[in-house]
This record gives sequence, structure tokens and C-alpha cells, in this order.
Amino acid sequence: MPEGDLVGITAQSEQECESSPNCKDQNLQIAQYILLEGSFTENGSDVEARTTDTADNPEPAGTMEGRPETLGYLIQALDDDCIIGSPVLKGVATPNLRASINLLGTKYNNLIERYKTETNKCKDERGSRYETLKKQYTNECQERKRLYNELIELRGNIRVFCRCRPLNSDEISKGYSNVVEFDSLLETELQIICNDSSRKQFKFDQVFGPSANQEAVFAETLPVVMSALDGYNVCIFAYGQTGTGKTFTMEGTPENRGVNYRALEVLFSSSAKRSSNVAYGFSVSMLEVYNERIRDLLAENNDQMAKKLEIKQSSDGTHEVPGLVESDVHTIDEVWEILRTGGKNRSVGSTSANELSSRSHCLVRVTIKSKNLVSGQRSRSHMWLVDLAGSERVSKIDVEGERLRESQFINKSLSALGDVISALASKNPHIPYRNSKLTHLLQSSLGGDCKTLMFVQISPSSADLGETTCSLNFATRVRGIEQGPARKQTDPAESFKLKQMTEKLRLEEKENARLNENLRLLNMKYTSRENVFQTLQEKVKEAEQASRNYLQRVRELENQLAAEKRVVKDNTTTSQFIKPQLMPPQKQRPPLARITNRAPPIGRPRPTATTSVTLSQNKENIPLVASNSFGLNPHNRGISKARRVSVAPLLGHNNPSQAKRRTSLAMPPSMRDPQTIMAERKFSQLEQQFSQLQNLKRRSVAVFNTVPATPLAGTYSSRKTPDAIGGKYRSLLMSSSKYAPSPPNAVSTWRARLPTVVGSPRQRVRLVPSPANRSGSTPEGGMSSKYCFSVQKRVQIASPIQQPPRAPQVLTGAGVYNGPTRFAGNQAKRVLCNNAIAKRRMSVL
Ligand SMILES: Nc1ncnc2c1ncn2[C@@H]1O[C@H](COP(=O)(O)OP(=O)(O)OP(=O)(O)O)[C@@H](O)[C@H]1O
Repeated sequence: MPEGDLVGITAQSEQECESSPNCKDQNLQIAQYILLEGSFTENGSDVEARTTDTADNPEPAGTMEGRPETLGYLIQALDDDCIIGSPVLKGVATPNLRASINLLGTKYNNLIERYKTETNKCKDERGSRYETLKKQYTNECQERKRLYNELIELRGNIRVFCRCRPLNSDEISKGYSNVVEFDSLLETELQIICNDSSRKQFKFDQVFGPSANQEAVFAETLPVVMSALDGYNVCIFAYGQTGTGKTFTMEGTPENRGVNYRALEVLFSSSAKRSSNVAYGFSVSMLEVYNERIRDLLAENNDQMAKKLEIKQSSDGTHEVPGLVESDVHTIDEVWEILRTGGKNRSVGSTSANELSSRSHCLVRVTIKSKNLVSGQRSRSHMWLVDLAGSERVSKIDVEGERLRESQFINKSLSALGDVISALASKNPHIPYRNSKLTHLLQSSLGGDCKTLMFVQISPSSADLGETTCSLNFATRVRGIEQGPARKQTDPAESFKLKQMTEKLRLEEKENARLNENLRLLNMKYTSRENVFQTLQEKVKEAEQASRNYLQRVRELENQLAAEKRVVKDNTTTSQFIKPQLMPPQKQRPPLARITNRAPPIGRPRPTATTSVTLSQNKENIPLVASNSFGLNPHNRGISKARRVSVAPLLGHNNPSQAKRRTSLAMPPSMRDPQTIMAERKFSQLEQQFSQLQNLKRRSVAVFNTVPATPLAGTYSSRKTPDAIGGKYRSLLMSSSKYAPSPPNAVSTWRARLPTVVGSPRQRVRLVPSPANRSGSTPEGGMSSKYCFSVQKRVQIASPIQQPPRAPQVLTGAGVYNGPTRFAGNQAKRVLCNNAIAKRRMSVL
């Protein structure tokens, strides 16, 4: 904005300015100018207000840097009565600064709002982007870990590195030659030049020559160390002859740090890198196995150090040393301090082979606890860093006294280590871990599901050739061990929780399996029941159909029978005229035995007229018949057929002593007309058919009777039960004029699986006037000798299964009921047949 444009702006009151659009525009111009070009001095430094304002976009945009100060300055200027430091505005007469600043303030507030909104938006975007990246990073880390461990496993969970120290000055001075040869191209092989100049080749996972420095050695060790950080149990140990550099490799010197220090350094640095995802905690213990005793190297005083420590197996299977000092470490300096302290307490002594020879196995245990912040997974693993005592021949190092004893213990424990290695290599089911304190301590980190790295330390000197060969042979055996895949170690508390959950899950699965099995069995049962039900339904339908047919047939036969009866009756009436005159009824009834058709009992006198019972006493000879429950003579039980008792006077037979085979009032066949005979035959056929139908009925009822009880039996309720059907037919039969009603206690009941048809006890007492009196007497004239009594016994047709006998029953009413007589099989058929003949006879009568 050119300077001249502002000149001439006249001072106006605030109200005027507010109301006048021109004035507002002018003030806006001033404000914009202040922001665009204004340069105000505050505390000696320039406060700049920049804007990218353009004609198209009058809204000031861009950074807000300096604006609060500018505004503050302007407001201050206002309060100080318009002291404007701007050289441009100085020239303006009296601009309405208040209005200008108000506008400026409004714009500023708007800008601040926009700024805040934009910032929040950016924050949100950044946040989500950050979360995505974090997730990706976590996934990548896990993938890296997985691949890395796979690589380690492919290389083998027991790895053997060989390290050869340089010839020392003493050896050189003595003129010992170098017997170990390395090929710079083959990093995994070395050759031993034997005494006979032959070469023996050894192969390991990595071979380090005398020139290899600590960094190079640790670079190959690093993957195993990282596995410990990932939650695997790790054991790194150095084995070899005295003075070959075991302590040098594991501990190192302040100038050349060894594996222990470097490993912990890496643990700290890597844990720091992973701190956003995983929280780590480290603790260090240091102990030695000296003369088969465990000594805590971090104990504060000698008393503690002298305390006997034992190895115990914890509930989660790991081996712990209760009472062992475990120092939490947070920095590498703390670790170094601890290692230095422990190293000081270590048992060392001078031998001919090494001035500061380690007389014990030194073990540093690093416990690594981790918690994954993303997944919440916890782990707890151990890393053992072991510097073994020197494996040397006692004779060679020329020791005696205490040193000799130490050497014996050292050799014993190394021998135990060799045995463990051999057992692992040969996959022996029993691994002798407990043969020494050393192997017992390392049990959870030797073999099994951990990662093991062994440094076999050798001397290049020709003087140590034998020891070197022994060490290399031992290392070769170790390398031959095939271990299964390593397993990640979880936190014991977490393990316990997981174990509980697993157990619960196992029980639930078991219960589930049981329920499923039950369900399956029930389903099978249900299916089979369904099949049975369907079969039964079909049977019921068939039976119903058969019953309907039977009923129909019964009706037909009844009709036919009635017609036949009528015909027979007519014939009988016609033939009466040619019948001979019957004898008048005798005053005294002849003895029953004379008129029955039963054979006289053997060895028993026949009842005489004097022993017979008179009609006035008992017309049916009840004492004789009812003397046993089956209506049989107790002295003649062999006779079981129903008998027909007729009390009609004998026709033409006056001699009561002559037994009659058959007593009938019917005419002899010769006297009867052929029509009657035909009718009788016809009648007999019909009776036979009727009998067959009764059999059919029995079968149909038997079908019902065999219906087993099923859970679906309720479905029968709406159907006709066999009893109902049987009852229906029975009632139909009974309603017929031919049959008398059943006694109430003889109603057949529904008996499952008992194919029994119990016919209604039928007792019919018919009073038939004798032909002589038929014309003159009334049939209802009472039971006199003029009437013939026909007693039909109740006949039960039962299955061959013997039923318990029933007590004889006496019916009320005109007739006398002799109790049921049970028959089965052919006997029943005969009875039915006899009954049919009797009926026929009665009808003829
Ligand atoms: N690779 C090496 N480079 C340089 N010097 C070494 C190397 N290895 C071992 N030495 C030196 O050899 C000497 C003996 O080493 P060290 O004490 O580590 O042997 P050692 O196997 O631990 O013996 P001991 O079993 O008796 O404890 C030390 O002075 C050490 O500095």
C-alpha cells in the first residue's frame, strides 16, 4: 500500500467509524498496513508482522509470528495516547486507532481459531499416523525376531566356536611351534598338525584364529545374546585347557572387554531401543562352583559367602539357588562394577600353566524380565555366562596339596559335563545332570529348549598338542548334539496362570466331549425310537384295518348265523311231528355221574343213587365241581376237559347204573331229516369260521400287546388302544343276543407283552321247556323238573404260560357260575369245538 494513500485519513469518533462503512474500510486499511508494512520497535528489537495478504484475499494469512506483540504494542500505544512508533503512521494525522485495533483484534482472534483448528487437525492426523507406524514397527520387530530365531535354529541350538590364542612370549622363547593351521577362506575349519606331521581337521560353527579380536568374536555371539532378550534361555560357556584364554574371552580386560560385558551392553542398548514396545528389567547374580560347593560371589561379607547354597527345583521346573544375591542393574556401569566385585571374590591360584589360574567354574546369571507393552505378554529368561575352570591333566600342571584337590574336583565336574553332553548327543532318555553341581545348575540351559554356545579355547603351542586334541574332540561331540527347537520362556506367574487356564480349558473340553457324546447317543436313541414308532404306527394301521375287516366279517357271520338259526328252528318245528314221544320227566333225578360223558374214576366207587344230591339241595352238583378251583374232581385231576352237565331226564333209559357216553335230547341221526343235518353242518362250518375269526382277533390284540413302552407312547393316547379296540369288539359281541354280559371282574385288562386273550366269562343258563311240557307250561314257571338246564362253562383261552388259579366265583342271578376253566393250545380248540356242539345241541333241543 503506498504511503500516500493513508495521508488524509481524518480523525473520527468511534461511533462514526463503526456506523460508516467508509470509515471501517479506512481503519481496516490502516490495520492491514500495520500488519503488512509496519515495523515497530519494542525493547530495542524489531517485531515483525508478516502477511501474505493480497488484493483478492484481504484476510491476513500466514504466520502469526510477532502479532501478539504487535497488538500489545498498539494497545499500549493507544493507552499512551497514540504514540505510534511506525514511521509511516507518524505521518497520519490522527487515525482512529481504536477502531483499527478492534478490527485487527477480531481478525487476529479468527486467525487464532483457524490456527487452533488446523493444529488440532494436524495433531489428530499425526496421532493416527503415529499409531499406524507404531503398529507396523511392532509387527516388523516380531517378524524380525521370528526370522532371526529361525536362522539361529537352522544353525543349531548348540553352537560351537573354536578360539585359538596366540603363542605367548614364554612359548616362543621356549621354541614351541604352532600346530594349529587356519584357512582364511574357510572360517569354520582348522587343522591340527600332529606329531607325525599328519593333519587332523576339525569343523566348527566358527573358528577364530589368534588374530581375531574381541569385537569379531562378539559379533558372532550377538545373535545368541539377542535370543535371550527375546525370551529364550541361553548358555554361553568357555571350555578349554588352562591358560588358553577362557577368562580372556568371557571377561576380557578393561581394554578388551569380553563377552560378559559386551552382552550386557547389548542387552541394555537393545532394551532401550525397544522401550516403546517392551519394558525390560535385568538382574545379575554371580556364583562359583568351587570344589563342588556353590559360593555366592556377590555376597557382602564372608559369612554370607561361606553359607552353603543348594540347588532347588522350583514349581515351574526351573532350577534356582535360594539365597543367591540377585542385583538389579540399570546401566552398564553398574554391571561392570558387579562383575569386577565378583571377579575379585573368585577363587584363583597360581599353577605352572597359568599364574592367575581359575580354580573354580565362574557363572554369571543374567535374569531378563520383559513385558510387551502392546500385547501385555510377559517373559522371564536366564542367560548364563560361564567361565569354566581349566581342563588339564593333573600330572601335566604338576600340582599337589590343595591345588591337586581343586584339580580333581574340576576334572570331576568337567567329566560330568562331558557325560551330560554325551547323553544329550546320544539322545539318552536319562541325562545325568545331577552328577555335579555345575551340570545341575545349568540343567535348564543345557540341552532341551534353550540355546547353547560353547567356546572351545585352544593353545597353538606344540607343547599343548595333546590337550588341544582332547579339547577339540570334546567340542566335536558337543557339536554333534541335536537339540529340538528352543522354546520361549514365560514368566512363572504367567505360566501358572496359563497352566490354570489350560487345565480349565482341558476340563471344559472334556466335559464338552462328554456332553457331545451324550447328545450323539441320545440322537441315535431318538432316531431308533422314531423308527420303532413308525414301524408301530404302520402295525397299528394294519391292525386297525384287520380289526375293521374282522368286525365286518363278524357282522356278516352274525347275520348268517341268525338266518341259519331261523332255518334250523323252522326245520326243528317241522320235524317235531315225527319225533318219538319222550319219556315223562322222572320224579327223582338220576345221579350226575350216570349222565355225564366222563369216564368213571379208576379205583373209586361210582356214586350211587343214595349218594347223589337232590335237585332241591343243589341242582348243579356244585360240591363235586367246586371241590377244587378248576372245577375238577380232586381224585381225578387228570381230567381237565370241560364237561357238559345236563339235568334233562334220560330218554328211554331207566337203568341208572348204566353209564351213558353221551346224553342228549336230540333225535338220533336216523330220525332226523336231511335238511336238519345240512343245517347242522352249515352251522358247524360257521362256528369254525367264527373260531378262526376269534383267533384273528387274538392275533390283532397280541399285536397291540407287543407295543413296547416308548417316550413317544403319549402319541397313542389319541389313538384307539388295543384295549379300546378289544373292548369295542367285546361290547359288540356282548351286545349280541347270543352272548351274556361278562361278569365285572372278568373284564380283560391291558397287559403288555402277554399275548393272552381272555374271553369274557360266559355263563348262560337257559331254561328250556322239555318237549313234553312245551305246549302247556310257561318257560318262566320256575326251575322245575319240567325244564332242562343248560350250563355253559366259562372258557378262557390263554397262552401256554400258566396263570395263577382263580378262586371259583359265584354269580348272583338265576345262573350258577362254576368259575373259569383255563385251556390252552389244542385243548382249547377241543373245548371250543365241544362248546360249539353243545350249543348246537341246545339249539336242537
Ligand atoms: N586371544 C588372546 N589374545 C591375546 N591374549 C590372550 C588371548 N587369549 C588369552 N590371552 C592371554 O593369555 C593369558 C591366559 O588367559 P586366561 O587367563 O584367560 O586363560 P584361562 O583359560 O582363563 O586360564 P584358566 O583356566 O587358568 O583360568 C592371559 O594373560 C590372556 O591375556
